[in-house]
Amino acid sequence: MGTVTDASKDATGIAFIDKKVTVVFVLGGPGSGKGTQCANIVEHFGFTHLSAGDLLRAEIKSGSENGTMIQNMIKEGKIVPSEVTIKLLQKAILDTANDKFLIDGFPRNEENRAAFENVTKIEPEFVLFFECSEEEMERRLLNRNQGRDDDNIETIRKRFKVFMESSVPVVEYYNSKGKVRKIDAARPIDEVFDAVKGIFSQFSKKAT
Ligand SMILES: Nc1ncnc2c1ncn2[C@@H]1O[C@H](COP(=O)(O)OP(=O)(O)O)[C@@H](O)[C@H]1O
Ligand SMILES: Nc1ccn([C@@H]2O[C@H](COP(=O)(O)OP(=O)(O)O)[C@@H](O)[C@H]2O)c(=O)n1
Repeated sequence: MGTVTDASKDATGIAFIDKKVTVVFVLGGPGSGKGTQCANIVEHFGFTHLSAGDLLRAEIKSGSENGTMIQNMIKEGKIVPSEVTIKLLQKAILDTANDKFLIDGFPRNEENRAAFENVTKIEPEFVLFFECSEEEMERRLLNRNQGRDDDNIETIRKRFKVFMESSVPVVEYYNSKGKVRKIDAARPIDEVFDAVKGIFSQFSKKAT
């Protein structure tokens, strides 16, 4: 549970969130099924899904001054500087009436993690971690068919390398704090969600 009480604006001009929020970080390699399972969690447990990658892609489309830089980083599978991504996440949290957030694909490196903690003072409730082999993730990404610039074999290999070198240490950091809930994500979508449901049982089911 994170509480951000300073309602004044920070250095980026984004106001801090003056409300208690519950945040779950959703991590896993590219194509491990984070977005797919986040949609299920939203439907069943009433969370708001914030995908760092989706927010960055929307920023490119919006014609922002950072658009070209973000586009180049994504094409190369590199991690966009934290200040850009955190600003987008802060704004999304602020603009949403909900108090329960899934933050998907973030933090992806130590810089993301430390900067988010410093700026927002939010500690995740836990980290949902999808474990999957590179062989399976590669197969899924090449079949994703969303027209993404980075779903080609050359960029996919770069993303796997960045994941192993930069993102796995973040998972290890949270693991040492007892915060990681690991899921076998190589199984079919329904079976993965059965395991996810067990982990989210502490949250009340959304009224239908
Ligand atoms: N458990 C699964 N088994 C098979 N295919 C899956 C599974 N989960 C997701 N997919 C498919 O794999 C692709 C990548 O999933 P996605 O949720 O976009 O991954 P991520 O957000 O981790 O990159 C999508 O086309 C999705 O439909
Ligand atoms: N915290 C983040 C998340 C994504 N990204 C960028 O966005 C790309 C796509 O991330 P994503 O989470 O949408 O997709 P997957 O790589 O998980 O399939 C990454 O390879 C990075 O280039 C980033 O820079 N910082």
